[in-house]
Amino acid sequence: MYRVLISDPLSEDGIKPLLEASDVEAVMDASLSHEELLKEISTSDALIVRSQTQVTRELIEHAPQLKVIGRAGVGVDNIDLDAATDHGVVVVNAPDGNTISTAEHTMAMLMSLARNIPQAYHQLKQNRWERKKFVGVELKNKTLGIVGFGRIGNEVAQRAKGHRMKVIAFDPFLTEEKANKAGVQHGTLEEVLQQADFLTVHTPLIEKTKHLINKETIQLMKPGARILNCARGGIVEEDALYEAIENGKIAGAALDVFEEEPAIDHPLLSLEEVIATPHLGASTVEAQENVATDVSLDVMDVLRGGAVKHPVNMPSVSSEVMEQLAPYFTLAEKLGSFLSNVTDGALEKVNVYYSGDLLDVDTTPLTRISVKGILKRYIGERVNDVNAYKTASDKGIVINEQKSTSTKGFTNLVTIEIETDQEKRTISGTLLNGLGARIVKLDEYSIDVVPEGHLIVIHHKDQPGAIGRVGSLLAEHHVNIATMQVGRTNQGGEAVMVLTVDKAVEEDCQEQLGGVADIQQVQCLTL
Ligand SMILES: NC(=O)c1ccc[n+]([C@@H]2O[C@H](COP(=O)([O-])OP(=O)(O)OC[C@H]3O[C@@H](n4cnc5c(N)ncnc54)[C@H](O)[C@@H]3O)[C@@H](O)[C@H]2O)c1
Ligand SMILES: O=C(O)CC[C@@H](O)C(=O)O
Repeated sequence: MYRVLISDPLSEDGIKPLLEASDVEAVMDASLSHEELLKEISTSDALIVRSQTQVTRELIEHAPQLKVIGRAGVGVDNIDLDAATDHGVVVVNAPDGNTISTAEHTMAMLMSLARNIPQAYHQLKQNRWERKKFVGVELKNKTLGIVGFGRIGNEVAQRAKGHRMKVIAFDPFLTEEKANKAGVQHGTLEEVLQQADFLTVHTPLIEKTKHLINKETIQLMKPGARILNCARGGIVEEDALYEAIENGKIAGAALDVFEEEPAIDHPLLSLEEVIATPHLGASTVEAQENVATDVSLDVMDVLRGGAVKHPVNMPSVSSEVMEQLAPYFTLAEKLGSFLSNVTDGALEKVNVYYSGDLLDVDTTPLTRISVKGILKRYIGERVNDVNAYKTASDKGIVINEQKSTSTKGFTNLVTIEIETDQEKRTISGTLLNGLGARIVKLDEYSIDVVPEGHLIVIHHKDQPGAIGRVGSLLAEHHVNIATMQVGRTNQGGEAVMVLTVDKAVEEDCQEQLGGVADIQQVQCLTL
């Protein structure tokens, strides 16, 4: 049974898949104190939040069972992603479900800003019939500058065009061709700032976008321009905006988000030119239902070991690719684990080669799993698919992935090469049609070994009697041999024996094997 803690208010209709799942115990409480949250998270397998709960390193460190954090929405700036990755916790979000609601909210703010609707409404509610004071501007023929042309930016553009606005957009991923296709003008940040009558930001809040709209960039704008932020507080520097409105450079602003929320008694709210909503972009019945359903399904997929649709701290892989790769997962992990267990020295580099059926597939998830298999020898179960790459890079281990046309006669082949400060070792494996995973090569030796159970790898001289002596000694220790494979480079030269046995080999047995004539090295492992 998986325990899923939901610590922010979520649409109950939306999380139905979770509430109705027989393997899930859902705990919903949006009023937990910090201490209560620490207690609840300590026994939870999953946490689902919106934007209120601050998922800090402290919180993650109090959650030994935690496998996944789900964000019902887009922005993950309330989640410590590094801490989640360090602890192997998958973070998933629901990026699609609230796009339309937020784009529509931005349009509502744009029109309210142009026509002073909130201010006029407020006056009228005070029984004051003011008309002169609230003369607005038309949107038609005005230029809307969009910074951040992702899902929401694009939807806003399409709606603004419906109002016959001219749209100019800047986004590092926006090409001339994509802009043409979307029917907008492509500009640099400076051009967007210089041409906009209304400027709207739709970027995430990251280091590069923090205070992107500041005193200097506001200076580039037209006098009397207006600014909207329905993305994240902090993209527009609040002090600079306040000053620009006070000195008349900026005619008004519409804000749905603030650097610190809830924004109570905020200086910007004292300005008549500023209209605001309390982070309501995604607050529609439809959006809340969408994001709650999307995140519930992804969280359950992570818990049950399925493919994840919207991972934030892992690369996203399509379900078709996942389907193609899934049969190779065990092979990749076992090959990595086998090789690292027989390799001496401090790990420096891992090269993974794919060929045959794997030539044209995105094999990154397989490499990640191979690296997990390799690192398990050193850090045990703490390494998983999420933190494998980061753990390797934190330790200065270089990971390379390459495609190779050489199949060595197999329809598919995965080859892992490990370099340490002492040696370089290689292993190759394949999936045999209908027969499962096989190790087909260890260094220069061709073998045929099922990568599972208890294994003994013996390097020896290819001399008569060597195999018999190993068999007798194992029998003395009541170790039954299930399979035995011998590979050699040339008659009478170096050779390798790989045995699968029915129980783990004790240390004294391994030592005695090492002392047998013609035997050079004995390594025991369990996959
Ligand atoms: N107000 C709300 O309730 C609400 C609801 C949903 C989303 N959001 C926020 O809206 C924002 C946009 O969401 P989205 O779903 O469109 O995200 P998205 O990922 O689809 O789009 C963001 C775009 O910003 C661009 N970008 C990144 N850095 C940039 C930079 N320095 N300059 C220009 N562009 C840059 C990216 O390339 C991307 O195309 C996010 O911050 C999200 O958290 C707010
Ligand atoms: O949870 C919310 O209502 C806000 C969501 C929104 O800011 C987002 O980034 O998806």
